[in-house]
Amino acid sequence: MWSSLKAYSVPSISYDKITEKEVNRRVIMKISIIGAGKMGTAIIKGLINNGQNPKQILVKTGHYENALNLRQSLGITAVQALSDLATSDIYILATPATLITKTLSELSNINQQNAPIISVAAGVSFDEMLAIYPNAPLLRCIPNTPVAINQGMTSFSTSSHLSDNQKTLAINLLNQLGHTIEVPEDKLGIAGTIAGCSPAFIDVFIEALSDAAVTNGLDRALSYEIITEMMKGSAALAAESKIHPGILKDDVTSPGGDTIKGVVALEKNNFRFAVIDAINTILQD
Ligand SMILES: NC(=O)C1=CN([C@@H]2O[C@H](COP(=O)(O)OP(=O)(O)OC[C@H]3O[C@@H](n4cnc5c(N)ncnc54)[C@H](OP(=O)(O)O)[C@@H]3O)[C@@H](O)[C@H]2O)C=CC1
Ligand SMILES: O=C(O)[C@@H]1CCC=N1
Repeated sequence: MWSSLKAYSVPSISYDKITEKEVNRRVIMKISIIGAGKMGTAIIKGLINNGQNPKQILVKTGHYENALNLRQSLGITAVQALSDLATSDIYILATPATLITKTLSELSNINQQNAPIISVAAGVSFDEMLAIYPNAPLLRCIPNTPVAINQGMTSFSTSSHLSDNQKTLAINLLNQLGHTIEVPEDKLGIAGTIAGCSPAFIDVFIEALSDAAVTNGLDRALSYEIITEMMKGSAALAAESKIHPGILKDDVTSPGGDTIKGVVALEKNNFRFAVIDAINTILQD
């Protein structure tokens, strides 16, 4: 049986007073996650994989039973009310974007330690959030679902109200989840879309390749193994060699061979434009 929130207490600290060294040393923190659906849960899993004590992850969801289910499966501490998160060391907002300003408004009343706040909500700007919670120590980021296995790609921007220590603390947390890159806020939309949304496109691609494999008689599970290993290797080759993707493609297309026929068929079907159009369509919203 997990202990109740009241029975469990982690000492908290003021981030305005501690030194950078202390921030860096403080691996175990009391982390509050507000909203734990697909993204919030992926973050929780990544933190636990990295050695974070699950009991020190406090989770508030829209429906309490969902937080209780996570307590059952992951061992986190489920809370019923936002006010239960008053002495947190860091906050992660992972509710639907439409609820972010309402949540921040409530948080402005309970953030006793002026702890840093990470918002993962796509499309909710610093200006919108600071209008609700002036001077909030905010970091905006767009992670992606591979954070669940610490192989995420998270782009982030920081507000001017985040002190150096608060920034270090927040970035240290994100770094536990995979690769991070700081971008100006006006680039967060496109950087976040490329990394945050594209896992779904990759999954559609995996599924389509697998359907083609099965159509041609390959076992489904075997096809997934082959495809995902091929993708890991192709991504690693591009990342490690930094060779232009056009050249890597040319290395595969033997003259008069099979691959170029497939590339031509993809071009005939507007593969490149389909991808560009997908991203542009998201950003036009
Ligand atoms: N999914 C992804 O890959 C990515 C998502 N994001 C961002 O993450 C955020 C969440 O997206 P996603 O996880 O996909 O959505 P989900 O619908 O899966 O999760 C939403 C979560 O918010 C909770 N919630 C709803 N109302 C409240 C409330 N009043 N207080 C606390 N929690 C509440 C829900 O709880 P309950 O179900 O119990 O109601 C649920 O846990 C969005 O802002 C999105 O932009 C960013 C990058 C990638
Ligand atoms: O689909 C969405 O809106 C969120 C943001 C990035 C990935 N998922």
